[in-house]
Amino acid sequence: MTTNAENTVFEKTPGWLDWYAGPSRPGFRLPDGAVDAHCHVFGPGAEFPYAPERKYTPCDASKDQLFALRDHLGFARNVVVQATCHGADNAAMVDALRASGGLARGVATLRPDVTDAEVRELHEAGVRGVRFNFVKRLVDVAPKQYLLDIVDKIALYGWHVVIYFEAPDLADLRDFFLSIPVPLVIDHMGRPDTAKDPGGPDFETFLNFMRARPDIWCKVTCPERLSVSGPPALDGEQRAYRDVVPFARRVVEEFADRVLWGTDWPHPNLTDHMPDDGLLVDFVPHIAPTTELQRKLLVDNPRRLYWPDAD
Ligand SMILES: O=C(O)c1cc(C(=O)O)oc(=O)c1
Repeated sequence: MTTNAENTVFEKTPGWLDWYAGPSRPGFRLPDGAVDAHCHVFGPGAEFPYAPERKYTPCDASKDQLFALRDHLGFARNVVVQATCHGADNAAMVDALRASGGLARGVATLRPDVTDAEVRELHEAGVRGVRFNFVKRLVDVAPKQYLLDIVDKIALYGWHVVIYFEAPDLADLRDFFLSIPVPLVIDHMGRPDTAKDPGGPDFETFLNFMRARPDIWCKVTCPERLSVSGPPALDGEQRAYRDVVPFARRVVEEFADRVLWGTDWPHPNLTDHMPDDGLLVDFVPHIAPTTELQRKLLVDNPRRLYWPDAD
């Protein structure tokens, strides 16, 4: 439980799983300059209250705790994605970017009435993308024109749109996505049903979407969400989430220059188990088996998208 200055009390959603304290040190040594390209901060609620319209109330997960995890796992940088529990109030995410000394970039949630001055301020803080969410348990999905009006506000800044959707919704959303005139970044591999065949028609629909434009990127993240048969990344398990591997490998091998990886710490809304983030890092070489693929996934690609001017 946590309170802020107005004495608002935040009580976690019943059954909430807190992030894993004391993660192991990965056996896989991340390449120099590796980027955790999908992670979040939650609050702390007493300083950055959770949004009234949120669908869940998390445990706190502060920027300092995120940076400590970055250093422990061996990442150099972070991309902090606005979590839905903060709605369109980007203050906690921006505070993390500003405190990072240039080592974090961000993805914001915006409303169409955002002003140019506000977008410019976010850009200066390190925001490089806006997130559109189509997962109904997380948000009330916004109308398409509402989203296109946001694109008009950000296009000038060279930002991309991060899209979070579930596989069964892709058929309906595909044309809309392809009408968005800026690069697209897909969250969590478009959430395939990993009980199905990775060579079957459903995943082929996803791969065809990736093939439709050369500026569609994919985060091959969240095996802990996508896995049906595990085993979980706990207790030293080195072969975690085996059922997800063939899906992610197909994406990494075909689209080596436009895949990204991140921890998804602090892992909102998991209900089965909370993974050991050190063991999650050990998952990476299973989906990117060569040093070249690992360098692209963890260093070159996120650098090109988020730090194009860095040396
Ligand atoms: O699947 C989820 O529950 C989830 C939620 C959020 C968020 O609430 O922002 O972000 C994610 O990347 C994943």
